[in-house]
Amino acid sequence: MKIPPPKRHTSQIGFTRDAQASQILNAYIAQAAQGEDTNTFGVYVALVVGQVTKKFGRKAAVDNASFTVAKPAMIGIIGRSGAGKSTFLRMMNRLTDASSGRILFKGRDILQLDGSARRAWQSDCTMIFQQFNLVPRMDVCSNVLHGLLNKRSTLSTLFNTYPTEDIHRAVDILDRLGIADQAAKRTEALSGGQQQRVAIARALMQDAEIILADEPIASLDPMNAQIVMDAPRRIHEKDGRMVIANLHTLDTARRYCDRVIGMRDGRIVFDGTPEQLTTGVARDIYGAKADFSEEATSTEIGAIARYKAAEQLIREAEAEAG
Ligand SMILES: Nc1ncnc2c1ncn2[C@@H]1O[C@H](COP(=O)(O)OP(=O)(O)OP(=O)(O)O)[C@@H](O)[C@H]1O
Repeated sequence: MKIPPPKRHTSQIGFTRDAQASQILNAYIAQAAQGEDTNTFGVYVALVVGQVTKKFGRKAAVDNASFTVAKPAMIGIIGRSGAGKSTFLRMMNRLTDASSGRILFKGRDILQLDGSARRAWQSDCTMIFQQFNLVPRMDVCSNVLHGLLNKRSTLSTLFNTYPTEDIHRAVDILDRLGIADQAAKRTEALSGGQQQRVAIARALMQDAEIILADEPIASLDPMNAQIVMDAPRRIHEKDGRMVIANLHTLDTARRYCDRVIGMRDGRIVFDGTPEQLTTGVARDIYGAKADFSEEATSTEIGAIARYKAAEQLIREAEAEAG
């Protein structure tokens, strides 16, 4: 069946949001099933998530999730505990197999990849966890260089030998995250916030096309949370990488993301811009009562930004006063 191209295909930030979205999505999935590219309508669609389901026993942790992303964006996934956010990211990264559905990225059929193709995907689609997953007794720089694990020979990894240019790049990335001075330290000697920055540095070292982050700031203080969220945002803006982050807090989703997906009981119940994520919508996503308070899902990143702006104003006033 030939499906006519829709009149309004993508929004400015690159995702389908109109009434024809599911028709478009189904068309992409049908084309992909025939082994065709996702360039169906002459518009390249980077990511297609089509009717993806993951069941644990009889319970669907992710239930028929579908969306498309036309061009790299920073996407936040929100929802209460158990909504299916981590399971979704784990399927994207192929840490968990899906029960059904398709995920296509730039024409690659992600859920079908095996062996070395699957490992190659895992290095193209890096995952940042809340629990860092670093080697505690190893120095910070070596942990960052481990981001190259899938791209290097076993021998050079075994003997921990890296070309000077890779070491310079690792230190540059650490510098951008404000911890270059910790490069030679054992990782276990760093604070939780610093360790999360090392984990981000390792992911950036991988130079992946997609960065997945599973509640990267859940256990961090506001200052570290801001640094950790700023890094992928900058990578997205500067290098055009796609970022998908599970986030506990609404203010972080609104502040950093171009697009927010809300999950409830495994289903996608909201897909829109931060502006569309009103308190009422959030209440529905979280399945909360009328007395739902956003404070309960808030970090103080906004407060830090206001504090910094106030500091800047004071500095400017002092400079003017001579
Ligand atoms: N390995 C597993 N075996 C059985 N059930 C699982 C497994 N992993 C997740 N689940 C269940 O799937 C559902 C979704 O879990 P998931 O961890 O994806 O939610 P989440 O939104 O990421 O929650 P949180 O914010 O607490 O991390 C939950 O009911 C969970 O108990």
